[in-house]
Amino acid sequence: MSLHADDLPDVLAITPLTAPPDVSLRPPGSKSITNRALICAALAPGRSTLTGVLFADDTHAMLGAVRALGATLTVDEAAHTVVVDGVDPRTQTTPASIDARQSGTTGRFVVPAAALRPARSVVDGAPQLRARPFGPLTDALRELGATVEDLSEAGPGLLPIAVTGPVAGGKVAVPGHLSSQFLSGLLMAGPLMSDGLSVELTSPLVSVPYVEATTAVMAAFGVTVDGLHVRPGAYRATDYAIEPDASAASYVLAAAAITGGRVTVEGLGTSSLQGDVRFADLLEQMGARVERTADRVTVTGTGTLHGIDVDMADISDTAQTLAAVAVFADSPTRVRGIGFIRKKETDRIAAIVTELRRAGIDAVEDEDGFTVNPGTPAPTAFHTYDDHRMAMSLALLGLRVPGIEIRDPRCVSKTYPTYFIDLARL
Ligand SMILES: O=C(O)C1=C[C@@H](OP(=O)(O)O)[C@@H](O)[C@H](O)C1
Ligand SMILES: C=C(OP(=O)(O)O)C(=O)O
Repeated sequence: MSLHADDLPDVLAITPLTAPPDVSLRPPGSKSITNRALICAALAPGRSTLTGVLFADDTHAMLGAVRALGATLTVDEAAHTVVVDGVDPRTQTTPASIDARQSGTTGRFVVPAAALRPARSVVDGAPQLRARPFGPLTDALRELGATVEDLSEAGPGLLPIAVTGPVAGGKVAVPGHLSSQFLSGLLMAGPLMSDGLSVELTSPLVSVPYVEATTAVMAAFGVTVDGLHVRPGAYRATDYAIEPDASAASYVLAAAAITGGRVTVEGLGTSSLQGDVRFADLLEQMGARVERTADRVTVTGTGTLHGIDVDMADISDTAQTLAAVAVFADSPTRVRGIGFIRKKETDRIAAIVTELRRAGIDAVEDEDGFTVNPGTPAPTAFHTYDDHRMAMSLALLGLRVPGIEIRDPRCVSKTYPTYFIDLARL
């Protein structure tokens, strides 16, 4: 049986490891960096070659989106490469229709980019994305001079919307506590706004490292962000190598910690653009041994894990991974600062607590996070809520205990279609 997401059964049984793993692997390309590089390359007149590209549902959504915005793409999935012939969006007058599927980054990055075009673009997504907030972005774009039509019957600030530019730019106030993606999306469109862009945050920013990644990718394409200000300018087409996905790496590194094995992740280390590479720091605090170089991280499980109390607002995509590790610690783990993950693919706080409890683990929901009291998971078929990170995190329990099954495992296709292939390599 192939373990690629496309071929998975409705319920996947996880086989416990018979010996601790000792492997080295390179996770697929970063979703976050792929989708930033695709936007910047699409807005840069001329040819950019992107290597190390992730091909998954979220990046297929972005490939479709940048094509609709006028870029010409030559895609080589086997070589993990996309050649992008970008265009100045301000010269594009063809109406566009964009399906962001389930991808928050695609939706939140493409709406401001579409607002640069003197044309009407309709942006929609799957029901899951239709339920996630877009209001701060549509408010900001109206303030900056775009025409935004709310098309959702469920109310304003939700997909689908239609946006018509060109957006002039200027100063705008944006909340930071719901998602950093509004800010990242606006910043990437900023240099092509005639008045440039100055953003002021009206509430504390979550997921800060993602904004740093945004400015780093913009810099690679020739645009400088100064504070939260971008001067009018232009992107420069360039060749860009995308690093592996640090959120994806969290699962295999966690596997080493909980099984007493050793896993090395290649292509990610202290020089990574992604905040989620810091997940290894948490494993270290819990008792695992961690070695790092500029582009490699090795985690070795020591057989002992202690609970920790941690604010994960900067690296919330790894909160569910940590919950799985916490099950095997010798004291409780409290995760804080992540109330905003209730508006991700699902309410991730409720979902992880519900599923751990289904397995007999004493997990408790807090407003801004959760507490996991360690225990031995009972044989359980876990529900995954169409959330790739529920499937990938809960599968880790099955590496240690028998009888763990993952329902609807195909949801890993959102960011990591080869996840169960990599897990089997352990
Ligand atoms: O900018 C990005 O690439 C992302 C930002 C984060 O979202 P929020 O800023 O909404 O927390 C993260 O959860 C998401 O997977 C990717
Ligand atoms: C929240 C996620 O993705 P996005 O917001 O890009 O849909 C994720 O990948 O966990």
